Amino acid sequence: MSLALGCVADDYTGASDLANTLTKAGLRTIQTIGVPEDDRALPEADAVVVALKSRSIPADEAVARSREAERWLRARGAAHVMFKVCSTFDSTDAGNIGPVMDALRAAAGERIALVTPAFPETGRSVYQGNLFVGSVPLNESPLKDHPLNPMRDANLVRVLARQSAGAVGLIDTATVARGAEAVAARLDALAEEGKRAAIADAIFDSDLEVLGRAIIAKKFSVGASGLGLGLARALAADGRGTRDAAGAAMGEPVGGAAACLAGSCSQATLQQVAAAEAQMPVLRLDTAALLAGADAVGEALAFAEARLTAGPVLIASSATPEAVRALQAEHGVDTVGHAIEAALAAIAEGLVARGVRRLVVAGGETSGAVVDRLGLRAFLLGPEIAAGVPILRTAGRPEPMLLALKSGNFGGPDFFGRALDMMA
Ligand SMILES: Nc1ncnc2c1ncn2[C@@H]1O[C@H](COP(=O)(O)OP(=O)(O)O)[C@@H](O)[C@H]1O
Ligand SMILES: O=C(O)[C@H](O)C(=O)COP(=O)(O)O
Repeated sequence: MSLALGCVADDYTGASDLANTLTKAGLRTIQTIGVPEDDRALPEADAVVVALKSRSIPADEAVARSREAERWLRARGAAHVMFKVCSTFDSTDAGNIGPVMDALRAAAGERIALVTPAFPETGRSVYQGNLFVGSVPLNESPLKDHPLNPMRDANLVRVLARQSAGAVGLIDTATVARGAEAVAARLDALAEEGKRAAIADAIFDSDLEVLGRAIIAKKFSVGASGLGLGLARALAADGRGTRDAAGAAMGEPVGGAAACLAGSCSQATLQQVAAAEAQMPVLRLDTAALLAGADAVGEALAFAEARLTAGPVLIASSATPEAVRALQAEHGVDTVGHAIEAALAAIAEGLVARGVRRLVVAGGETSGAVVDRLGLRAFLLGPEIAAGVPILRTAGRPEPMLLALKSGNFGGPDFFGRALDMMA
């Protein structure tokens, strides 16, 4: 395996989002869950996205796991490694974007890292270092209410500087408009000033193509799917990649029952769960009872078992910001988050034991807990359901499954029904 590009992602939905973008841009891409064993047989690929559940764990653990993934990718020929973070920069002042970036930049021997979460296809743009979600700054978007890492500052130069050991500069839109050489020159100038990272403005895909050309010869960068697009197009321009990569992995239908799980409390997922109620049986978990020790998993599996032969079901813990805050105030943010992730993972295991082979999961941390509980180790990329959300086919599982790991904020109101129709 001689990779054109290696990526380390800090959550599983973000990994599949990036893998989808790279595939559409012509790179045969595999998503692995964690770092594969050295003797693990993997299909030929131009790019590998190693998915870690490292966004909300202690920074030192995130650094160690990311370094292990980076070493694995370099050993398989990846000259450039991109650290994939959330397009809404999901993180806290404790990290983990800053600490992981610092470690991977140093390991790559680069003086400075270009950083941009811009992803125009889903309405994420960066202007003068400020991240916009659609037309509003990050701190005025629904991300201000995220259960684990509420985003309350849109200025990413400030946000990253609070997390990183190094100084952070800006590559503004005027520089990007002057092209790849101007960006590369600005990056070098910032490095000479002692900056160790640079937030780069990007509003359109064309800006990301400029950024990709400017840094593809470097060894390391930090971004979301938009930067992945820029890097992939730079590689394609150099003759790397495969023309018919998109959606090539679907293979034969997997059959079996279908189900949806929602742990995301994002505004998009709340709308999608509400819309699903007109399409399939929906169980809204009583999270207060769950935290109080009730057998929410058993009740959910009984609900599902009675209905799965007739069609798909949806089981959701998703709740409004007010309800989330009330539960967190009573039990603590981490206790609540981990308990609900664990419950949804146990429900997923029970659903598979009852014949589910097509599973849609909404939420990054939720997807991580579910995929880990199911012991899934790698995915091949199928067609895109919605921007940033592909169908994934398990690789290496005796009985293949199809999954869709939906980033909380992605997809339209009809997402669950659309996903199930495409996974039939
Ligand atoms: N009703 C709820 N109250 C509080 N926290 C919740 C609730 N439902 C889910 N959560 C937690 O909120 C977090 C959602 O994160 P995640 O799954 O990454 O979604 P997103 O993709 O929207 O960020 C998880 O830790 C999950 O366990
Ligand atoms: O928004 C993105 O870049 C990714 O899809 C992502 O990281 C989303 O994370 P989430 O926790 O699933 O919202």
